[in-house]
Amino acid sequence: RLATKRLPPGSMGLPVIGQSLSLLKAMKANTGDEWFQDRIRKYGPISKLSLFGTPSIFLHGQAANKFIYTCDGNKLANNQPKSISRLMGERSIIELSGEDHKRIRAALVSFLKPEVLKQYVGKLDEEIRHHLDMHWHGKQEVKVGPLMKTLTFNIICSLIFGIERGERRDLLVGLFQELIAGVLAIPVNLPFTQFNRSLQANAKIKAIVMDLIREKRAAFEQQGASPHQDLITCLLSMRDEDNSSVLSDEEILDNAKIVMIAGHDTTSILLTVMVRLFANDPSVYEAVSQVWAFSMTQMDETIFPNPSKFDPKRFEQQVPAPPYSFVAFGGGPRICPGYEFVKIETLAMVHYLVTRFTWKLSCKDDSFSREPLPVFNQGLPIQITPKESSGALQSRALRGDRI
Ligand code: HEM
Repeated sequence: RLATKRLPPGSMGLPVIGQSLSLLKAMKANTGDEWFQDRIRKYGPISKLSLFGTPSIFLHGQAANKFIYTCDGNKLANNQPKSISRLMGERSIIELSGEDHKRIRAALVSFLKPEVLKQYVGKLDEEIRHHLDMHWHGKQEVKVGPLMKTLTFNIICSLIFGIERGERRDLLVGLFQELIAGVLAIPVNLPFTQFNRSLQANAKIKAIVMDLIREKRAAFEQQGASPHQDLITCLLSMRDEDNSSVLSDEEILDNAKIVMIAGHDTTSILLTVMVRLFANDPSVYEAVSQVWAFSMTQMDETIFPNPSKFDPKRFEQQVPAPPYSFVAFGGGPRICPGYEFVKIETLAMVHYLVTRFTWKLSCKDDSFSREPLPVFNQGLPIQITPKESSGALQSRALRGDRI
């Protein structure tokens, strides 16, 4: 009873179900924000509830964010449901804490930091141009949501796994979709359940990636391939003081998978939302295309070789958000390590879009539901018109050539 007295206000709802169904319903209808606001009105910024069979505490606000992101790992630790570890692997960064988390994180950041990412701008650029040639040029209407997903999957596939376009990449797209579907599925492993299909997909992904690790190791050790070719080669080339591998093969597998998942769905949504914003607010499109057309912009001069074409100042002069109020990328020791990568990928794609096309929405419904990531209800179809004259010229600018 003493323990109960110290708990914050709030109801635990029905046994097992708790508030899960009500929250999932609100997210599906994209009224999740209202759902949380209602809670805050009813119980204040800290309340108890039960989600997905687990007693939970809901925290809201800047102070709460600060508490979570600066809290000692012994007091507050990441704790994924068992079903997630079965799908994502027990050695993935999201499962680990303490020294193991630090070691894996340092390995991933060594690949995702700006000085290293600049080596991949060429690959990224090539993927984007290929994607536009295949799916945008020559079309009058395109569905932005699914296309952005294809693009970001292909980019991350090439960077993480170093897999060229072709059969193996196509196979992985389907397998990863099946794997991701299992994350929110009821974790019952019977022949007809989604969870079972996701586990099967996971086993196939494991076989493909383990083959890939063997191939990459042979290429690196016997044929002198560069350790910077892709994330897998980079991770397996890492050695500690006594020359043993920093990461086991299982750790390389689990973390390549997690980066693959964390790295493509999120960015595809960001890009889709940006296209919708530009269509709904022509002044934003106008401002952005002016920046790209005449001064060129880029955030980080370590990434692009010719910074004179980019004007970061106009972005930097904005008043920064107060600490722990903007947490789209999390914070503290687990802050998203893909942040720099997202910036480059988004800037590159938006650059091509605004220099090659104008567009308007061709659907009445441009809303999305959350599953839990946003999914546009109609896929966000848009009508596109090419800007013939400027495309080729502007494209060269991204690769650093002088116009
Ligand atoms: C718009 C795009 C993205 C958003 C909004 C986003 C957001 C986030 C958030 C909120 C977290 C959790 C932080 C926490 O637990 O406190 C996270 C973690 C993570 N993200 Fe991202 N992310 C994005 C893109 C990416 C990309 C492109 C990559 C990789 C290339 C990536 C890799 C990761 C990894 C590996 C973690 C786990 C970090 C850890 O546990 O230490 N993310 N991200």
